[in-house]
Parts: sequence; structure tokens; C-alpha cells
Amino acid sequence: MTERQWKPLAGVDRDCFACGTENPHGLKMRFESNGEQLRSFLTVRPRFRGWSNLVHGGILSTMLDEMMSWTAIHLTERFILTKGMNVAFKKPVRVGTPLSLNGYITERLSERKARVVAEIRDEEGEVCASSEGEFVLFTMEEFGAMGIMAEEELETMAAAMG
Ligand SMILES: CCCCCCCCCCCCCC(=O)SCCNC(=O)CCNC(=O)[C@H](O)C(C)(C)COP(=O)(O)OP(=O)(O)OC[C@H]1O[C@@H](n2cnc3c(N)ncnc32)[C@H](O)[C@@H]1OP(=O)(O)O
Repeated sequence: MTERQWKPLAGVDRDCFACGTENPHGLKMRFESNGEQLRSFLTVRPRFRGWSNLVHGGILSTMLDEMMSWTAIHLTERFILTKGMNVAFKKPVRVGTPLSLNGYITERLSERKARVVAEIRDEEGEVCASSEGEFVLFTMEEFGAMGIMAEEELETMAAAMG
């Protein structure tokens, strides 16, 4: 069986703390999709440390939330909000070391909701942190009605989904 091809996804929100291409203070995460899962590769800079040389747990949680969010957006082609997430920190993660993340949908709970998992692995492929989150899914019209983003932004984002 041939492995599905990984394709880079466009970063459309320039100022997002996690994925913004222009945010000088952010993580600048990038994503790829093979249509079934998403993945991301990242080396966390020392500025995001907490205890000594360890990546701060809040930063790891942000990375997991972002991984799950992009997964939900691209695999359902809907706008999303994180309703809740649980995180397990399994192994310390050091700043300056290459990490890989992956995300996938475990359950489409309803037309409106999906359960998503994300994992952070070290260079040896061991899972250092993982999360499970519940995501509420919205159409562009519903998301627009919530006043979260401007009309032009909504359309740019909708065009980049899938
Ligand atoms: C494309 C390119 C990618 C770009 C990536 C860009 C960056 C992305 C970055 C992402 C960054 C990271 C992401 C973040 O960090 S997102 C930021 C963190 N999360 C939040 O701020 C969420 C705050 N919470 C809420 O707004 C509510 O609690 C939500 C909406 C989550 C649930 O609400 P509620 O507690 O009420 O839920 P329920 O379980 O009782 O469900 C009730 C029902 O109502 C439906 N419902 C609820 N509200 C609305 C609504 N306004 N219009 C239409 N329908 C609505 C709902 O679907 C359900 O439908 P049904 O099940 O009955 O059918």
C-alpha cells in the first residue's frame, strides 16, 4: 500500500502566537497534511523554557492545542473552537531539541463536535506529551455571526481549508 503524500498547509493567520508567520514572539508552527493526519516539526527556542532547560508545560499545551485545532479545521473543513482539552506530560522536553507533532480525529461526535488527539515526540520517536480535546465545529456563517474575525479574514481562511 502506498503511503499518502504529505502536503504543506498555508499559514493564513500572520499574528497567531502559535502559527503566525509574522509574530516575532510566537512559536511559528508549520503544518502538513496527508488527508488523514496532520504533522508539524519544531525546535522550541530557549525563550520558551520554564524550569531550567525544559520547555514550559503551558507552551507544550499551546502546541498541542494548535496541532489539534489545525487537524480539526483541515479534516472537517469547518471553523472551530476548543471546548476543552486534557494534557498528559509523560517525559521532560528540552528546549533546542527537534520535536515532531501529529494530530488526528478519533471520533466525530456529531455534526457539531469532534474529538481530536495530538502527540509531541522527541528525536527517538517517544511520546513526551499528548492531549485529547473536544472541538465545536462551525460553518463560516455561524463563525462570522460570533464576531470573532472580519469578513475578509473568514473568506481567506475558508479558502485555505481542506
Ligand atoms: C485554514 C487554515 C487554518 C488556519 C488556522 C488558524 C489558526 C487557528 C488557531 C486555533 C487556535 C486554538 C483554538 C483555540 O484556542 S479557541 C480559543 C479557546 N476556546 C474558546 O474560546 C471557546 C470558548 N467557549 C465557547 O465559546 C463555548 O463554550 C463553545 C462554543 C466551545 C461551546 O458552546 P456550549 O458550551 O454552548 O456547547 P455545548 O457543548 O453545550 O453545545 C451546544 C450546542 O450549541 C452549539 N453552539 C454553541 N455556540 C454556538 C454558536 N455561537 N453558534 C452556533 N452554534 C453554537 C454547539 O455546537 C452545540 O451544538 P449541538 O451539539 O447542540 O448541535
